[in-house]
Amino acid sequence: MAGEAPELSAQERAGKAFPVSWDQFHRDCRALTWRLNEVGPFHAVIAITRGGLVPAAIVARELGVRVIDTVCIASYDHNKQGELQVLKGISEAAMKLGGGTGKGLLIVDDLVDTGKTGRLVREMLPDAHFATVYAKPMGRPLVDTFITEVSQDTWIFFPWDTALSFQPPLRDGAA
Ligand SMILES: O=P(O)(O)OC[C@H]1O[C@H](OP(=O)(O)OP(=O)(O)O)[C@H](O)[C@@H]1O
Ligand SMILES: Nc1nc2[nH]cnc2c(=O)[nH]1
Ligand SMILES: [Mg+2]
Repeated sequence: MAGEAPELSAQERAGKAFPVSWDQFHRDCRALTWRLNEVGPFHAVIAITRGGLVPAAIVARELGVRVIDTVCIASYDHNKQGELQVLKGISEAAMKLGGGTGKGLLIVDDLVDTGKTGRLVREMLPDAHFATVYAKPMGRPLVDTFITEVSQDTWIFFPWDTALSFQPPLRDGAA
């Protein structure tokens, strides 16, 4: 409607950008695994797709876990959070390994922000261990193990969502 301010996306509201390179992400996943190694062993890794797939692969490789399942959840459409939709639940085989409550299972995601996604998966597997690479304050209480906390007004840019691009020099007006 004319005169109405356009709704800001979660990314625009965040304000601060925190770009993460592949190298940095790999290092952070390895650091996460060092911590998880003290907590395990785990029967299986449950990746929250899609962002959890990359850290789940790295963590599973380091911990020697070969059973990996997914829980497929859609919430942010590009960068606006809508209703959570479970597109695929946890498999029967993984549920069995976790004794029905998730005991001995490791849930992995790239980050917690508001905590909505993590809360939903925790409800499915209340006894599982929940690990993320990054955590924002609102979602932090939901996570058992994480590596780096960033402020709530930060937007994390993952290497699979970004590409190298030219940046104009500061004196030419770049912010
Ligand atoms: O704590 P929350 O506020 O719920 O946000 C965290 C979730 O948001 C992102 O996923 P997204 O829904 O963007 O989907 P994707 O993993 O497929 O990119 C991220 O990977 C987490 O799963
Ligand atoms: N890429 C990305 N996705 C998100 N989903 C919720 N918060 C974030 C964030 O900071 N970065
Ligand atoms: Mg996700």
